Amino acid sequence: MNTLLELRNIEKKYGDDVIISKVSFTLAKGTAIAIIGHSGGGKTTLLSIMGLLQRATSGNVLVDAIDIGGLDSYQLANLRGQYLGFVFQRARLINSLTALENVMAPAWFIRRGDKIEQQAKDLLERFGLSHRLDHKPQELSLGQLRRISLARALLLKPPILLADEPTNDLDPALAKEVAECLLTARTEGAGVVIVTHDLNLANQTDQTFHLENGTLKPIIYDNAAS
Ligand SMILES: Nc1ncnc2c1ncn2[C@@H]1O[C@H](COP(=O)(O)OP(=O)(O)OP(=O)(O)O)[C@@H](O)[C@H]1O
Repeated sequence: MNTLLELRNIEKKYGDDVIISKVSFTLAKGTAIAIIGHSGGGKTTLLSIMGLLQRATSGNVLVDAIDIGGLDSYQLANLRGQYLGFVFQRARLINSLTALENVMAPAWFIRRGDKIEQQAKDLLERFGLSHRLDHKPQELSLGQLRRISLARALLLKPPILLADEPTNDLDPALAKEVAECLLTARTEGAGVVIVTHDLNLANQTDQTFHLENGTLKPIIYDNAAS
């Protein structure tokens, strides 16, 4: 089965406001896609539906061919843990834990050991944070929080990676490093969805979509030529 994630005719309303309208989409293993669109257009909403963080008003979401429609919140949480890694716009770290502990926290529920700790340290070093392992979130900058959030998402190598504006607040060198990490996950077989205003990053994905008036339209360009 090559499809990791499928949306069928997804609609999302907040009250009477239609934010997402009849969106269908598939994410295959080993592909990265970008979603661009104007601010307030519904990109984060769509990503949170893909990430099983909120339900659509109508339509179907399938993760690895499992229709989530009939699942309860416990089953949804299990599916999220098994399949999904997130890089949120706001890092959502645990304030009482250090940077290293935050990266390792999801692993505590699955497996423990020195290997995981070393891998977490390696990721933080790769993102230029080896001198901040013991710092708490309130002692870190936005860009640092973003990189910790990405390290946390990458540590367990989830099949599906969802990233919301992952290169915001980063200087060009770090933005490049973060982009490379996300795109390397693709070559390792993950499906990657990146919401971004960074057209340079979008251009490095396999397909860019424009979310406009609630619908997702593919942008036709030849990434191989760029
Ligand atoms: N829980 C909610 N209840 C009501 N309206 C909401 C809710 N969440 C988001 N919205 C509205 O839905 C619209 C889409 O929001 P969303 O955050 O998905 O947009 P976005 O494209 O990600 O924006 P940005 O690029 O600025 O992050 C906005 O008008 C927002 O105000």
